Amino acid sequence: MTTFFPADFAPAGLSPVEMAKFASARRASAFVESGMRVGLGTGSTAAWLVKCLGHMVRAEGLQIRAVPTSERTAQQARAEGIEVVSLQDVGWLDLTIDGADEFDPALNLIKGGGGAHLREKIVATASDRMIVITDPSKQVATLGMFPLPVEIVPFGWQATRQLIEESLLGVDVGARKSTLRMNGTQPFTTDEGNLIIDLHLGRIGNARQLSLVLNQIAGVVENGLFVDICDTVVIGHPDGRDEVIDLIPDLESLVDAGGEDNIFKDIAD
Ligand SMILES: O=C(CO)[C@H](O)[C@H](O)COP(=O)(O)O
Repeated sequence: MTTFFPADFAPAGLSPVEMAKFASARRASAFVESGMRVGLGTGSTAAWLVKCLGHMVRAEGLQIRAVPTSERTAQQARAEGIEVVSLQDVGWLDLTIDGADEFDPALNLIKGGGGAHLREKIVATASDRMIVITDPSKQVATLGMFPLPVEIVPFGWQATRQLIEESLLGVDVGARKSTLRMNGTQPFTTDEGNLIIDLHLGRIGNARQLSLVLNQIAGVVENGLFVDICDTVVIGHPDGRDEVIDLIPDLESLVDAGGEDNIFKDIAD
């Protein structure tokens, strides 16, 4: 069923980038079906998705159980009338839809601009499918222009930061500057009570290697690289168009192309 979103759903005068975010969220909401357990991302694009799903709950009777990735999103989802549950309650998720700060041609991501990448990664990896919703500005050839967030525990954070900086000497990156994320005059703290070090790298030559190196450091909780986690990206455009980039093989078209034997051979192997 195609959802009808009333004209005032996205108010006139919306900026081109907000219009693009709405277009991606609207398209992604069509992947959500009644009965699903859905992970809800964090950020301004994810907020559009929560708004769309709230409309579908009220106008169409969509029934989902949602696991939010931040207190912010949980609050918005409840206000929209969406049933909010914990990951423990549902155990596993059918689908997670979230924003991103950058995505590359392999659909690897940088996330955590909103400081929620720890819960976002837990929720996305506990899902059958992760869909990223985005405007075109997040598409890059190589990750790294957006500062890479690394969540660290407050205890001994200066030593952890020093170890992070030293670890960067052994990996292929463009630059090696780090900053402690601030909220005004105070260090920014995550929903888990941790700090964030932003790494200004310019270019990340090997995202998988960097992610492993960072997560081996004592004091590091999680970094914002999502490698091989995202399955689908939905790009919204300011004129309301959308495009879907999908890594999940379309079984029907593979079968049409005579690939059925190979698919089932791979599964059997
Ligand atoms: O990773 C995130 C929060 O931790 C966000 O998804 C990311 O920062 C994109 O945000 P926005 O949709 O506001 O551009």
